[in-house]
Amino acid sequence: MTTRRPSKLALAAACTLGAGLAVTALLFSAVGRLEHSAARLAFEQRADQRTAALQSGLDDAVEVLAVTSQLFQTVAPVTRGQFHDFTRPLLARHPFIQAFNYHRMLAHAERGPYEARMRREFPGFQIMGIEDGRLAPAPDKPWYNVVDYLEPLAGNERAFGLDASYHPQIRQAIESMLADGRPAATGLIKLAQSIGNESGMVMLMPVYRPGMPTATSAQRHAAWLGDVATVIRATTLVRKILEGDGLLRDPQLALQVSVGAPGAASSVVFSQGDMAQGTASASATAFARLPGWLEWMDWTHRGEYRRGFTVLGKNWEVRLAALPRPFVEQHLGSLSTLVGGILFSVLMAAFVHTLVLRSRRVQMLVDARTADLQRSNERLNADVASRKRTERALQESEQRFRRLLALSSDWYWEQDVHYCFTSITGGFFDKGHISPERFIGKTRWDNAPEMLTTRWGREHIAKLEARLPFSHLEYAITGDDGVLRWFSTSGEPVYDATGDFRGYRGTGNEITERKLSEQRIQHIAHHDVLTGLPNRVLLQDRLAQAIAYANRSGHPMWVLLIDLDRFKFVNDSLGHKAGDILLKAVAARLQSSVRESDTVARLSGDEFVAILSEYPDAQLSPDIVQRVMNAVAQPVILEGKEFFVTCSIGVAAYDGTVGNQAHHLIEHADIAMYAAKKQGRNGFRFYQPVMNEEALERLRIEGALRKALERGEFVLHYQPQVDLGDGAITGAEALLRWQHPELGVVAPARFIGLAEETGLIVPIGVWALRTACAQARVWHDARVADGQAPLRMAVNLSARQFSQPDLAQCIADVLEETGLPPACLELELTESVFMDDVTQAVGLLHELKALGVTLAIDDFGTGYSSLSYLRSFPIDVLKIDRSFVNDLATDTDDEAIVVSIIALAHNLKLRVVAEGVESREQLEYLRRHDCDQIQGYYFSRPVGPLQFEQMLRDNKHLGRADIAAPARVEAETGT
Ligand SMILES: Nc1nc2c(ncn2[C@@H]2O[C@H](COP(=O)(O)O[C@H]3[C@@H](O)[C@H](n4cnc5c(=O)[nH]c(N)nc54)O[C@@H]3COP(=O)(O)O)[C@@H](O)[C@H]2O)c(=O)[nH]1
Repeated sequence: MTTRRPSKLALAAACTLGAGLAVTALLFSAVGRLEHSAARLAFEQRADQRTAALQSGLDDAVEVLAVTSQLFQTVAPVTRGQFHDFTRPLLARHPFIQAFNYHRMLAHAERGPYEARMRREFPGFQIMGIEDGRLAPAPDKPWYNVVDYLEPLAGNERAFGLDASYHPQIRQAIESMLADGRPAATGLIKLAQSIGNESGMVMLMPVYRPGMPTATSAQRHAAWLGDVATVIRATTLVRKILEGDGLLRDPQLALQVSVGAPGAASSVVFSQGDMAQGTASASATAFARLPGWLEWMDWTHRGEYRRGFTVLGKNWEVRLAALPRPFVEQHLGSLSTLVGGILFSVLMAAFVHTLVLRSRRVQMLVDARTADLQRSNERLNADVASRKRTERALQESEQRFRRLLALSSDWYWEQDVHYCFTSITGGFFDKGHISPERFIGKTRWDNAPEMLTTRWGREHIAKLEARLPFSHLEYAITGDDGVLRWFSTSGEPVYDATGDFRGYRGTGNEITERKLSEQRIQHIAHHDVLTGLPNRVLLQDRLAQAIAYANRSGHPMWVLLIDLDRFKFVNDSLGHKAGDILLKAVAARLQSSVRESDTVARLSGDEFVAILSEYPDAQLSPDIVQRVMNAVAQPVILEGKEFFVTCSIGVAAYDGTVGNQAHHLIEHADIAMYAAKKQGRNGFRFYQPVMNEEALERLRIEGALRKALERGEFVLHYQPQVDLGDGAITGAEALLRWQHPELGVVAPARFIGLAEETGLIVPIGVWALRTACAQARVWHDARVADGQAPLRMAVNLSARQFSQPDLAQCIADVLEETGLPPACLELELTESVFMDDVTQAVGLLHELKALGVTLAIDDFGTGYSSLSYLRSFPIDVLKIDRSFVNDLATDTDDEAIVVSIIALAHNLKLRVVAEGVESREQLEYLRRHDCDQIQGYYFSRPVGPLQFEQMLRDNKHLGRADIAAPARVEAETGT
């Protein structure tokens, strides 16, 4: 905090003021002295000027007199006219000359003649004299000095004919003139021609008789004829002289010119100004008595001047007195110096004072700043100490960081503004097997050029350009040892103190192990474990890519859905291992049958999908599909035996029209594949929209199927099973019928498969089981009451039902619910239900068997029949598939199969039921080969419960011919 000090006049300012005033005083004194000297000098100059002018003017007058005298010396006698002509220009040139005279010296004796002579020219002329101031005829005298020639006459008339010697001073001048031979003059005298008070003086020069000696006074007296006189008006003379030289008007001067006795009033010729004022005030000033060196202090600068000179023996005196002048005007310089000096001194003092104050303020500021600086310095020292501590901590931290870096798998890197590496520490080069020259001074993409072309690479570079931090950027580089390694790096932009971008820095580590694991996981996630083909997930991705390519290129693209025919048979009969070998072999063949750029994926089980794209150099054609089929159809060695497998292929073609059914391609291929299967397997079909109609119909059926149960649209028909021993009905197979309100009666073949796929078969199957058991209980009770043998009710169990965990419990519940003796229930299972997990299947079969029911293998021989497991299954019945029965008597193979199955069953103590018996021949063949029972249209189609009841009531039997020996049969037939 600064304190204000009272503002006193600073010592320096006081000194400045004092010095300034002192200098001012000196200057003032000097200038005053100069002024004084200048004034005195000017005054003296002016006095000298005037004196010189007067003296010169008087000398001129004398000179004129001399010139006039010279006329008389050279022209003798001079006539009046000559005199007139000679003096006229002189008068004009010297206006102070009152008159030029020629005084003729006359002896008294000559008076008379002279006057007479003159009267002839000037009537009444007589020599005049002045008596008591008046003109009067001159009294008689020994001689006369008569004014004979007078120029100009006008104004001087009174002097014409005057005896000039009447005036004592003129007489004295004549005497002097003749005495010493030089011109002479009078003092101031009253001139005869003067009208006022103006005095004049007369200058005289003698005129001698030519040829006479004039060396001595006597000689001059003897030769004297007269004299030339110049009558001068003294006052006019002085005024004209001064006027002519411009010296007359000077208000600062008082002037007095006198001739003769100095100081006498009568001798004053000219006076101007108040002479007394000048001299009186000079003696009245305070400085009047000052010593010479202090005269300058006489501010009035008044002075008096006297000069004297002599003309024609007469003493002239010029007196001048300086009149008082305005003080300021007289002392302008010194006063200016004084005022200026004082002002300057004051200003300088003020300036110095200001400087001193400013300097004090500056000093105070400097003090304050110094104090601030000291405080800042202390803080700075504290900061420096703190910073040193921080630096030490930083160094320790960095050392720890470096030790950690050395210990850890990470490294630290820095890049310049061009993203070129400037340093990489922490073992990157060792771990990556990369020489420093490859990285230092290079960008990351110099070593991983794919960054410039890939999306992730370009995005990373864009991030750098935007000065954004990045994390976990993963890229691969092949080391100097040829091994590809993966690295992960994170970084952030670096800025300097001014905020300028300086580059990037960050850390990195090697992630090859993790990356390989990820790749393995990724591969597993996207590939089928068994075949190594892309799985359903990757298939979707590849399909999207292929569609995008087709959209871009406009080229068509095909999706093939490949389903192996009878694969389940292989799997079931030869086991999973063989099935796996087959699937792997098929996968390899499929892959080798298409181009490398095409995709082959495993969709599920025995279903594969191939995506074939068309390229400009390779068009798609059905030959490719055939090639795929041929590849699959090649024999496979399974358990040492050649095995042939075929496939059915559905093809969905995409024409490259954007969005055109692209997302339905697999669906369409599936539909087409179904169509191919339907056509009889081992073939391919291209998807047609009409197939879609069929599929739609399936969808419609599915929808209706879901509601059929609750709407009570299902009914059961019953087909009798007849014993070939006695021809009696021993059982019935419950067969489901769907009475659709619009579609009419829908056969199971149209909806059982769909119900299986949708899972609806489970509730439907339970309903069928319960209904069949309830019906069987009714018939059972009636037959028991009638003393007849109990009737077996065969009910179909689908694979889906068989996989229900509560199947046994469900059946037990139904039996309990309906009250049907378990022995009256026969469950028909197809071989396929055992195939997925035989062990589990065996367990479940035992569970079911434990309920007391009988178990039958339906459709035996159609597919996966494996005789090996029959022994372990707790089954009771084998049902020969009707496809074998159908060709009996025409197909020796089927005959052999049927015989084998009957033999096998009997061998295993199993009952054999042949289904689909439509003819007597078939029946005969079966009976002949000891088939136990038959089921088929030959005896009865599946019928409603009422019709079946009627058959029971009618005790319908096979004819005796059907059960008797052929001979007997023929005989019976004939009856
Ligand atoms: N899980 C269930 N499956 C059932 C149920 N009801 C029937 N089905 C299965 O549906 C398939 C077709 O049955 P369906 O159309 O009823 O055909 C049966 C008979 O009508 C037919 N048959 C019988 N005798 C002959 C004959 O002489 N000629 C001939 N062309 N067909 C004949 O055979 C079918 C019975 O076969 P099977 O079951 O193998 O004994 C069929 O597979 C049924 O299993 C049900 O409720 N649940």
